[in-house]
Amino acid sequence: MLRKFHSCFGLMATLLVVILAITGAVLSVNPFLERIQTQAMGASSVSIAELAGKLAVSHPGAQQIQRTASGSIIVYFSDNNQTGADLINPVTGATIAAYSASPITMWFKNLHRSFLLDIPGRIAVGIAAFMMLLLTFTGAFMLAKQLGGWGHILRPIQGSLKQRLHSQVGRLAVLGLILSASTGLYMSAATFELIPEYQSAEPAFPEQVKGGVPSSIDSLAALKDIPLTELRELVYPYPGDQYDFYSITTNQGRGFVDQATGELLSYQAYGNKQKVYEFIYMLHSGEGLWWLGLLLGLSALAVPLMSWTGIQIWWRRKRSSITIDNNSTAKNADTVILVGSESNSTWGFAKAFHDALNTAGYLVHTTSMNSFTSNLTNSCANTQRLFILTATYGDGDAPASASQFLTQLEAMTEIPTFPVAVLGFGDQQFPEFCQYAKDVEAALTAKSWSQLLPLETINRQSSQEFSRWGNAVGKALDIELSLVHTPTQPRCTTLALVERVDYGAEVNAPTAVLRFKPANGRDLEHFEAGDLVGILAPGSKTPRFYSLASASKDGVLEICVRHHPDGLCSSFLCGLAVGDSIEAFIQLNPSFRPASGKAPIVLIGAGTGIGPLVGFIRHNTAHHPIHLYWGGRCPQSDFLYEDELNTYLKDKRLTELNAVFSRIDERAYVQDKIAVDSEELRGLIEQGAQVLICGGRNMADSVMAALDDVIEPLGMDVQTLKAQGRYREDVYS
Ligand SMILES: Cc1cc2nc3c(=O)[nH]c(=O)nc-3n(C[C@H](O)[C@H](O)[C@H](O)COP(=O)(O)O)c2cc1C
Repeated sequence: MLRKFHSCFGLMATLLVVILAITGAVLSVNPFLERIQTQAMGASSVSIAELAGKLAVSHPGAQQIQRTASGSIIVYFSDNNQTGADLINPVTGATIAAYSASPITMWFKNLHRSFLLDIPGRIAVGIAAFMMLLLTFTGAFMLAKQLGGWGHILRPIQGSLKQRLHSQVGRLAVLGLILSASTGLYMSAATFELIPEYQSAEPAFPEQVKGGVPSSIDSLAALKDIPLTELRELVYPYPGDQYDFYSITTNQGRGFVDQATGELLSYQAYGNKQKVYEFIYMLHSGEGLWWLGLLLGLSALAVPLMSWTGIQIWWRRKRSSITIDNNSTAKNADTVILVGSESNSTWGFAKAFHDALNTAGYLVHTTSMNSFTSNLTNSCANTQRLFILTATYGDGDAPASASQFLTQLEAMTEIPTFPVAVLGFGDQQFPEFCQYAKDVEAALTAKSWSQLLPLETINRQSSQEFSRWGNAVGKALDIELSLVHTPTQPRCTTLALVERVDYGAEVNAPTAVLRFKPANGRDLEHFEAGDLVGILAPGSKTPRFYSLASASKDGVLEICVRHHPDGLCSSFLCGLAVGDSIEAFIQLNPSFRPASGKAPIVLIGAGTGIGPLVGFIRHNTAHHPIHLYWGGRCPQSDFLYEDELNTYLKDKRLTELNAVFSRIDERAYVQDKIAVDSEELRGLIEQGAQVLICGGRNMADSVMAALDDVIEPLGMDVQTLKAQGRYREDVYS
């Protein structure tokens, strides 16, 4: 719901909000520039009378003196019936330059205040400020939810590059945007007098002016009493009219000064409402608070970036949205499928399940988990079974379309008699694998809801695991149920092999490092080391995923492949000669990356697991401490990337290389080396190190056990590290 709202308002308001933000950012620089200018002139402690006295000599036709919030002094004058304005040095009273408001600044101001459209434009600006505020709040709530609550709002953000950019930039800019939008909204409301009487009354018009001979301005007592820093505006009396007076506006109020006696004829201090308005104006414009202006300007620059990434995220989601055909109503259906999904792939599985049940003669109603209501018993009068298919997001949390489910379930007092089966979709890379599905299962059990099948989980949208679950459902329903669903793969690109380096034939571990470039000569689409490439072997519809050892900025797509004699894809890849081509697509794997920051990184792998790890080291141009533990068979035969790793050691991209081998006299596996180095590793963990592991499942399990022993004296285990996002695996069986 929140996301729909956010996307909908975002799309509607993009243009207006982006114009407001860019013009706001441009204008925010002015107070800073003025500040530099006035700072250069030094501090002024003169009174208004003193400066006006100097101006009486240099500008005998002075009509008005203005002091801007940033401290610039402008004098408006008339000379031989010609009017002009000069910028004045407040300390010396000397003219700095002729003054005229910059037409570019004026244009930006008008665009910012009214989209150059007068009253209708001002209304649109008010609406845009409101939209901006709504978008900022809904975005912040969505992010808090995605990260597991407000307490975890500073956690590392996962997702695709665009999702991370959108959320990260939003997180940095949120306070600035809330301040800009809410103060802007207040000022719009004031413009349209929705805030009553925010401007204080004018001072009483002086009834009795003595009309004596005007005194020299530097002798007027009222002007002597007010420091120049308090001045906003001094308007001179009409020349030759002895009954006219000076009007003065200061930071505290407004008044009139007798030009003969120098007496303050009447004075009106600002009321609280005006003070509030002026304070809010200062917060919005940064005038008089240049540093805040710059911060707000920077936050505003986040808006175009977030609009661009937001539209792309929305479009990607829209493209992958799925329509369910023959969806029976909840009332008629004998089978209900509830779906919990964030980026729609679970809907694809639900559709396949829905269609298969329809074909088998069932009346099926498929809907989102949030549409489930606590009066389910009434709305599903004919329901005989319920299936819940749900993904997990954040740190084991509900996906968007299931966010209300557990609350609604909790509110149920009467539990239906039909049984339920839960199927969880997740990714074993995440510490809380399918945790939300597990929470749903636990909540159903706590409510004593009868079970049709025990909870099953699907890792990384595996078609095989889904099909196996289909067999189990078929058995429970006593029907033949064949579930075939391969999530739509992104469009493949043809890549040509440009280089291969072979290792390991002598130790029965034939392995090749393969480097590809697009066959059409174009640039590679964006990816980073640690992302995955899906490769379709000829004749196969099921992709095999390999971890990428390069980033697209390297200009090649590099993988490290071990040849398994029975492996269709590895045989195909290891049989390629330079010039041969493959069909491949990129799947992002944003959770498997070294964290930003200065904490050390411990990379652990064996065999081809070196691939992404070597990619991380290659891009460590900032020279963060990286310690590599890697296991092979024999240094003479399968020491993958040996030359590169030695180069990285020399140029400090790699801090320490621990390579161990299992087919030599001092045979060892990585877990053995970890045990030997336990003291050093403990120290690294104490410094906040992140551990990234890549390779086979058995190696990863042994490493986990060894690390548990290493960090036990710290009162920690690997689960603690996982929960802190400091232990990440990219593991294959
Ligand atoms: C930002 C993010 C966080 C995720 N968190 C988890 C998690 O904590 N546990 C898990 O098992 N899977 C997690 N996943 C994996 C998704 O549950 C999995 O890819 C699922 O198939 C996505 O389904 P959907 O496309 O229907 O949303 C996460 C994925 C992303 C992008």
